[in-house]
Amino acid sequence: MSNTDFVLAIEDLTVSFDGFKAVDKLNMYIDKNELRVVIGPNGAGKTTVLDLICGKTKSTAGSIKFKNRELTKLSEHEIVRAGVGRKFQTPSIYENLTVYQNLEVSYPKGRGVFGSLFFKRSDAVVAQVHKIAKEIMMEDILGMEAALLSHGQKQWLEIGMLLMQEPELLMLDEPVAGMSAKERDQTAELLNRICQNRSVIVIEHDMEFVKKIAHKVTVLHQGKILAEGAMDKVQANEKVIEVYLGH
Ligand SMILES: Nc1ncnc2c1ncn2[C@@H]1O[C@H](COP(=O)(O)OP(=O)(O)OP(=O)(O)O)[C@@H](O)[C@H]1O
Repeated sequence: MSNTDFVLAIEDLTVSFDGFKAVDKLNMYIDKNELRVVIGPNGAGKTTVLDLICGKTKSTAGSIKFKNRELTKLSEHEIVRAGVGRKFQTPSIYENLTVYQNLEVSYPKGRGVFGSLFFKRSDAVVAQVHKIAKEIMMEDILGMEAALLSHGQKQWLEIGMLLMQEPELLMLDEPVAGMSAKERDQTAELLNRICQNRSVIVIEHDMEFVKKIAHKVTVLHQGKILAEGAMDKVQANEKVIEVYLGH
């Protein structure tokens, strides 16, 4: 398989903050429809890798190819338009809008909150809202104000808002932080569903959750890959136990 067959091919990626290499000559390859989980101790560089992919942080050296297109030269907006979605830890939903409206304003052709509330709803938008609402288990509460949702539902709504743009790569930073056990299980099912037609990268510390979702796990340590592969192999790796799992 050549590198051009991967959805995402990261090669020799390095970022240096005042001489400190937070990410150091990283190579990582993500397949189509793969759900990859990135784990590792605090400060390992996990969030920085996602920041580099989505263009929030600019690399010092190396390459990030998404469907063979170099991302390191693109702006954050261009990267979103290329098909890369990123969810941060704190949800950025519109609390005073309904679930429906939150999804509707996220439709790519919408023109921001105020413009989109008044635009003529095309059938395509309505269909897309219902399709995504079903996917995020919110079809029955489309009329509910987002402020009234549970913490877990707010996280799912934000995932739904990203799905409205049909990204081919979706990146999530600790999606189950603060969720109940039931919400964690439902989120695992949700992620297993959504990676059926896109690639997903998740940063996560909850190993029970990682086991339920990961196709492959990448362990980062000091900006480099310490281990990579199936969860059971990674869990049994002595170096991984020493720097991360044993703590
Ligand atoms: N913009 C920045 N300027 C300077 N240093 C930074 C910057 N961003 C990240 N770092 C440093 O890079 C290192 C990696 O941070 P990062 O947030 O990527 O780690 P992480 O693996 O996501 O950790 P955590 O699990 O705690 O979220 C840390 O030492 C951090 O202080």
